[in-house]
Amino acid sequence: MASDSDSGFLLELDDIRAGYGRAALVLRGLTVRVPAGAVVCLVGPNGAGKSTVLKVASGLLAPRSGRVLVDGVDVTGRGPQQLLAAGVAHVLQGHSVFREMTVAENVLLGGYTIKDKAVVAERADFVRDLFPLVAERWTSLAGLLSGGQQKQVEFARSLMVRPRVVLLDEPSMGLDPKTTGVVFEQIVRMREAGTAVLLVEQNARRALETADIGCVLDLGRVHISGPARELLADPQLGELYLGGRPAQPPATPKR
Ligand SMILES: Nc1ncnc2c1ncn2[C@@H]1O[C@H](COP(=O)(O)OP(=O)(O)OP(=O)(O)O)[C@@H](O)[C@H]1O
Repeated sequence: MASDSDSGFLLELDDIRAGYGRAALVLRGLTVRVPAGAVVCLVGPNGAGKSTVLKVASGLLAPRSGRVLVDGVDVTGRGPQQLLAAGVAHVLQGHSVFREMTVAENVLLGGYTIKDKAVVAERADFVRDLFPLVAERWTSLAGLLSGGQQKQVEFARSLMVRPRVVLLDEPSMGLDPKTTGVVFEQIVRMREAGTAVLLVEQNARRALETADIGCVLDLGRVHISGPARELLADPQLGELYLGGRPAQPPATPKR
């Protein structure tokens, strides 16, 4: 694996065109860049292609054209296992814990490719430190945990392979506002532990409050990107995507 690329970006999706089968393209020349150790958030309307971006980044969907780079290494066309080995972990939308297994068994599954037992034990200690809830409920059946707690188990499992970047697809889906707050705190902890995050969220305002960089997707491209705080402060963006109010009445269209 090469060290950080000259561009300074850990993950780069460059001019990606991608879609499903014979249907029209979903991504039409999309470029997203994730710096090492940063949280980048994708927001945009339903069906804009946010989840599709994550599928391309983790190798679940091969792009028709464009390039995927990890640490400056071209990994375009590689599958999910190879992308995981390159340092890209994907936490899918919805809940993916095995309910009949314990928290420990669920988390340790994330390290099943690691042969060295000492490394597995060291990684398990690391994720238990990072997510105290996971340590507290280590021997509980995962199915007994709440939705937000199960999300933390999924985060912990994804970190077992020490990924460079974690792709999070709608981590707050189905969670109440308080639990959503806890999940976002855990995302901040992941960043503090040195893991970059590419985040897709319906809860755009909350996500931008956590992220370093925001990207607004529209019509299969990044429409606007920049420091998340600036996007949050943009009244037009607030009205369009963040459920806010315009700073001034909308202009009357010219005839
Ligand atoms: N497996 C699939 N097969 C065919 N079409 C798909 C598939 N997955 C997604 N699509 C289509 O691709 C488009 C983009 O979907 P995607 O899930 O990436 O959007 P999104 O921005 O994440 O939407 P949402 O916010 O509703 O989750 C949609 O028109 C969707 O119907």
